[in-house]
Amino acid sequence: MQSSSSPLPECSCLLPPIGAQSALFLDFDGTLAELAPQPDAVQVAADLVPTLTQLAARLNGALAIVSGRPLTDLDGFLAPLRLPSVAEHGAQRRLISGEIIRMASPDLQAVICRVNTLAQRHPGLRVEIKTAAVALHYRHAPEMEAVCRQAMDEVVRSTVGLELLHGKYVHEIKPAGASKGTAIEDFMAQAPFAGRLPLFAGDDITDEDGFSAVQRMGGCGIKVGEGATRARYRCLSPVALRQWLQRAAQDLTGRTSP
Ligand SMILES: O=P(O)(O)OC[C@H]1O[C@H](O[C@H]2O[C@H](CO)[C@@H](O)[C@H](O)[C@H]2O)[C@H](O)[C@@H](O)[C@@H]1O
Repeated sequence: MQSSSSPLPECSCLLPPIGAQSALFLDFDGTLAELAPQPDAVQVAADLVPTLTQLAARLNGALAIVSGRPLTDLDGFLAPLRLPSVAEHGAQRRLISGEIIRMASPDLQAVICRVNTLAQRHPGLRVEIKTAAVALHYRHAPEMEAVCRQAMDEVVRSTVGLELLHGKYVHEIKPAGASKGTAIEDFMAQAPFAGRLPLFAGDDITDEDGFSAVQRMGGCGIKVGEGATRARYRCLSPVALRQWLQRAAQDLTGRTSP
């Protein structure tokens, strides 16, 4: 929880209701699924896909995943579901129709070369190359945080059209201007999201733009886990978040059943 010296207001641990007129935006890692030692070691809880399926139906499709992951990862973890999604921190957006809107992909060659060279020298580092972004993970070499940050910073400054993000034991390079907040705003301008009250749950600093966006639109941000946040609500863990989603799916189903 926040310390008393934090300038940010305390947020409530009582989660807001999910109603038939809500639009749900959900981050993946650390929010829907517990963090794992490696990106490909994430386990998806058995009840998650059935709950999301039921909720998406009850919200008339107004449920989207908002993630730093590539679309292929999200589809793999949530199979057979293929939800409207924000991928790679906003570099791609898949609409409910299945159409994918992609930001112009920057030239990542210099980035890839730099991070691969670093990772070859330090086996604790892990490089993740996506379609429009590159992540350098240092979870297993935390002492390398500053070295990784400096390398990523240098390459961003010498390449046009890139921006650096800092997540949980990861530095990521993505197209400049891509953000979860902007992507949520774009979804909220279109059916089936338009006119609904947006709720966004996320666990990381990279989700703060999304919290601000939904709260500007009269909705609520929900921070999962510890750490300072602009979100109005806090949920203690991914398990608690999944229980909140499951209860809402049951309540909405009861309300709409004949
Ligand atoms: O926006 P998200 O859905 O939260 O994705 C953010 C990044 O998540 C992944 O990395 C994080 O989760 C890994 C698995 O739990 C963990 O090992 C790593 O330390 C975390 O940083 C993913 O690998 C990245 O591509 C996402 O951008």
